Amino acid sequence: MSTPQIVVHRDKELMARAAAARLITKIVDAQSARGSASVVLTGGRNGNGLLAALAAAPARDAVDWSRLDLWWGDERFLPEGDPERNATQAREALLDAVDLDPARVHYMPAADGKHDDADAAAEAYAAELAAAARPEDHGPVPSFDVLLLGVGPDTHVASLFPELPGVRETERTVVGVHGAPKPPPTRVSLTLPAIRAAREVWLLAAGEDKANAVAMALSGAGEIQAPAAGAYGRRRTLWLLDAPAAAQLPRGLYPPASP
Ligand SMILES: O=C1O[C@H](COP(=O)(O)O)[C@@H](O)[C@H](O)[C@H]1O
Repeated sequence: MSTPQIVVHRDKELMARAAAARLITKIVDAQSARGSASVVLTGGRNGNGLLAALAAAPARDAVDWSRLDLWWGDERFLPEGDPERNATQAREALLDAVDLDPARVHYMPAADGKHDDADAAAEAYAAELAAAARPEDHGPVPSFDVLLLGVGPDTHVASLFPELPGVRETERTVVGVHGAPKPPPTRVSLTLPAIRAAREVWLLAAGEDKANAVAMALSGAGEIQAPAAGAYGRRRTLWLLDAPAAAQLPRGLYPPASP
């Protein structure tokens, strides 16, 4: 478990641009060290904001997109191409504009009849993760270089919501989620054990509606009540915030935002 490190930016636009720059560097470094890089994407406003900032960054050309593995932390269980699917939104924000290797883009299954329910979809995705894990990963999921998570106003991350069964899962790496309080109610999500297999976990939160969630998760709340509190990386856990989202954090927990 790594101790959370907090970085606060002036506003959400700057936060997105800074996170995109950070991600480009991380991918380039991983590709240079190991030949390829792996990133787990998140949905939501901040995740999509980061992807849009990455699409607009001139330095994006430093990435070899064909040597990047993309996975998802969660998905809304909807038909393929549905505008509310995290995958559809990620494609619009960035993925359709870069030369990815389709074999390395690991979409979570859609509600398309092939997987008749979210539990079957979760099992299929867990099998795909297990097939990609190597002996040096020492577990059933790859050691992702960076796993991105948007933090919801209720402290949910991926589709792990407070008190729902998904956040209590200790064995499976992917679960079907039913009755999510945020629409759509049926989803597929990585579990906390799968999230914690990542080398680095980056949590993104911007806006005053996230301030209470951020303060709760970083002030000792339990992961069942505040799932974001249980999301950490093996080497690094980075909270990337804007000033409004950091407003309720105890003073002294982080250096001031740059003006
Ligand atoms: O529904 C979801 O919400 C969270 C947070 O989204 P935000 O818009 O409040 O930032 C997101 O992380 C998750 O991937 C998504 O499915």
